[in-house]
Amino acid sequence: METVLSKHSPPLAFKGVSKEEEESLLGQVEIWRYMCAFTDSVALKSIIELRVADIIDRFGKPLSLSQIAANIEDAPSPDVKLLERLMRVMVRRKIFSAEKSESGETLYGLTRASKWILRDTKMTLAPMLLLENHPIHLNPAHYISDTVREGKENGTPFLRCHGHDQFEMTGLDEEYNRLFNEGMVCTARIVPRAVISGYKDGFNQIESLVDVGGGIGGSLSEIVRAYPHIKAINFDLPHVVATAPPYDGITHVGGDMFVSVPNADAIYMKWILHDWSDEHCIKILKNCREAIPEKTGKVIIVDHVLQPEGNEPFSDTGHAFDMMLLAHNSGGKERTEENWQYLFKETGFPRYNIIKINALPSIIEAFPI
Ligand SMILES: Nc1ncnc2c1ncn2[C@@H]1O[C@H](CSCC[C@H]([NH3+])C(=O)O)[C@@H](O)[C@H]1O
Repeated sequence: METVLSKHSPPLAFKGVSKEEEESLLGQVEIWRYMCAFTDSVALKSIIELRVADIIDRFGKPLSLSQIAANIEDAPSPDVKLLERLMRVMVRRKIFSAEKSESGETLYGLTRASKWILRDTKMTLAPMLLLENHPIHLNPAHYISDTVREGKENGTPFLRCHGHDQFEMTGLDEEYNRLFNEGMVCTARIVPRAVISGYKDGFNQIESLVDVGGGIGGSLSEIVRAYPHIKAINFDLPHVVATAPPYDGITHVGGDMFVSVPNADAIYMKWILHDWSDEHCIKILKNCREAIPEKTGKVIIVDHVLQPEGNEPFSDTGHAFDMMLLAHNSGGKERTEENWQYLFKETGFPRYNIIKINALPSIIEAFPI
């Protein structure tokens, strides 16, 4: 009798092969899957550029291909056949739903995933996806093996690829700077919400807070909105704060965290230390320790705590971030708890807490006593 496959059946085993051959074939399947993994990412990028999710969202109901195509901006003669193939793979990945209308036409609707790639909304990952797929951001990955062979002393993959470090590049290429900052701003909206709800009393006692490497102030603006009593400083490189919009309760300060950071009751650092080597982090953390009160101060780090065997919802993404850092930064890496302990021991933070929140990174509080 023929086996009937439901949507949830495990993949078909191979017919007429020995256990050994099956093992080998399954290995082949795995390599094909990883080899082609980039196609999902670029398909998503195209869907975001075409604003397909926004079009469906605007109509508030599932749409046919021709309705979607007719609403794509700057597309006088859209190729509906190509769009259909893109949508087919996106439906397979559950980025969109597909159902048949009474007339037999396929109608595409939003899913829980497509809501995160809307562009006309604040809670979106679309800018981050556009950044991750930009050639300036992506191409350094092709220099990883050279760097493994020759060592980072001869240049990071990013430097080998572009002739400049990443944060020099944001100063040199206006579009990359914009994409980078927009990518950070979008996660700066998503992550602080999880920080605020998962770190309930963490900000209560704080009168003044500096966001070190705060970009253009997105994270801090969310925190200050939830805790308006806080006097906040957004601290970043001068060319970054120069493009920051004004926010009530926030002063933008340009400077270099390797030289010094402004004084405050507490320091907030989201996705900073993972950009840097242990030596660099030690410098930053020492400057942070000098900037906060010895008895009551704390540093609130929002970063990954990598679990090599972790099987939590965001575990895999933590490892993917580690690969991106490997390509982009001279010493940037995601850190295990043991790696964090080492940094705190070297910089005079004898006590720390790891607080898991409903987000990709965790909160790591470090105290000077
Ligand atoms: N030497 C430096 N001093 C201050 N900020 C820096 C320095 N080098 C890099 N940065 C900033 O570090 C930030 C890292 S990206 C993280 C931005 C932000 N905390 C967020 O999570 O959204 C960028 O905004 C850089 O401009």
